[in-house]
Amino acid sequence: MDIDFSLYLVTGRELLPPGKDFYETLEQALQGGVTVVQIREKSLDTAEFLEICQRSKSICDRYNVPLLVNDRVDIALAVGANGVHVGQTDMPIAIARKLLPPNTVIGTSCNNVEEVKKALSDGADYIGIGAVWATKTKTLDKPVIGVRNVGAMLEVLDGTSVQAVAIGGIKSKNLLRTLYGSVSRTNHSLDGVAVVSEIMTSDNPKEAAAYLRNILREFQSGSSIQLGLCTQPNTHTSESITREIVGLMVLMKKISPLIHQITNNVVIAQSANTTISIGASPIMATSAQEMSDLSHICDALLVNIGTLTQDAYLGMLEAGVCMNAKRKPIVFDPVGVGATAFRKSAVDDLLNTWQASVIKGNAGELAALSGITEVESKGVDSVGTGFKDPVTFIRNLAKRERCIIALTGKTDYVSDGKSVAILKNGHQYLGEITGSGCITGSCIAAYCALASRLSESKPLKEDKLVRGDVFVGTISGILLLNVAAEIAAARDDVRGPGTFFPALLDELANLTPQVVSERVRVELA
Ligand SMILES: Cc1ncc(COP(=O)(O)OP(=O)(O)O)c(N)n1
Ligand SMILES: Cc1ncsc1CCOP(=O)(O)O
Repeated sequence: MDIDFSLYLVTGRELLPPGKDFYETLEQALQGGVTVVQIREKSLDTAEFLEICQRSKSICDRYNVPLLVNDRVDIALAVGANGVHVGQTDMPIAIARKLLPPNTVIGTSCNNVEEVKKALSDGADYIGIGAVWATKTKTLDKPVIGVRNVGAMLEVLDGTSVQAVAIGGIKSKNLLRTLYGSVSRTNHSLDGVAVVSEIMTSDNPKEAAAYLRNILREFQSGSSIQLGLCTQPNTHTSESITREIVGLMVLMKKISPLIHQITNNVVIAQSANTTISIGASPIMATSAQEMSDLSHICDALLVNIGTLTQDAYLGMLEAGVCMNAKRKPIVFDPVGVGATAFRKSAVDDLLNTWQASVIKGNAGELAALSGITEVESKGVDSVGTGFKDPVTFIRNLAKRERCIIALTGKTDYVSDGKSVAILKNGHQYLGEITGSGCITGSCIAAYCALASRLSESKPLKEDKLVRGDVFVGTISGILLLNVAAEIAAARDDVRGPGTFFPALLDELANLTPQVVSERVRVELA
């Protein structure tokens, strides 16, 4: 039997709001667009479980929606269920298959790649990948997978007809992140998501289900390359990008977006000053307690892990979640991610918790982030000449991380997963002062914030993770800083890196659209 796994309701009667009837909730959830139901009861007598399944089956039949039973093959048989879901320690798939009529769908739970391989060889029809996020609905005996680790599990299913849903902590607020963040390097995406509490606890299950279903539809209707960004892949030319940069530039000082920066303590003052020079306003704050308030007033967030502490890490986690909820841009700078295990695991956790809009880094940082050894790092610096094929590298990384990737260096590369902009402005002095990468992050955040503010009057489709064209925002931030660097370095009063930085701030503040359009060197690949 073919099942549409898009929105899989796994029941949990214990979660119903006081006074709410289970069958009423089930029916309303079906009206809202649930596509498959699993009856899950962990502490009921057989007779009661059987009765619930019988009544639920007749309701699901009226909506033509398949019903599966959790764990109990005997009850599935008794009610003529469309399938069963068995966990790792339940009845083996092969035995369930023998007992159940042909065409009965059998699903199993998987927590890691090995379990997916086993599910395949055991003949599962679908797998439930979980728990992807933390959940209060079930006491977990295995680690939370994290959205960025789902892709490797999906990849095992390439070329098979086995379907996959994610389960565990899936809510409307993280559904898009779950869908985009879990797509494999081979472009294998989830067939759906299984939810318990988001629907079962709702006073209006129809609305809760419809909201989730709408997001799923938007995601499923998009082309496989769509990253959930408001960019227009492959429509740019060098000229159009230059025009867009200049168009943004003239509005920057007028709008002066507020940029929340959680950055490292080497560059706090430099970053704040650079933000002011480029025409935006900085606010530097790290305490988790402030993040919700800040997300209301700030237009973008910069997260830079250069001198990471446990407290700052907690602030970063919270800040990102708040900004994602408002679909405001997050620029992430994983400074020195390859240098220590603490940074590596913090970066994994941050990117598994919220969706970055832009990740910027040097070659060594982006190589460490993607788990490859082609380029190495020395502390926070990249070693050697960089990637052999940077264009392909960042295009693939953008697809995997579902965001803009900016690879900085002598030449800078920016990709939205399809287009790659190659930026050739800059000056060697930028490499001779500390924190030039960090201030680039501030400039990117400022221009993404501006792009986001300018799009506020336009409707935003549910499948978009962030407001505004952050591809053009990223390119603008990098190019304007680099053009200002060229002008500053050429000044008579600049005799080396020490006199360069103040001159850079001046030139950044004094840039004119005309100079920028004359100097910008951007190509597209
Ligand atoms: C769709 C889906 N995926 C995973 C599970 C978890 O099943 P299991 O591991 O058997 O744990 P329990 O549900 O029995 O607690 C599921 N039920 N559905
Ligand atoms: C049954 C199950 N298996 C893994 S997580 C989970 C519970 C998911 O519930 P919720 O959607 O409320 O987080």
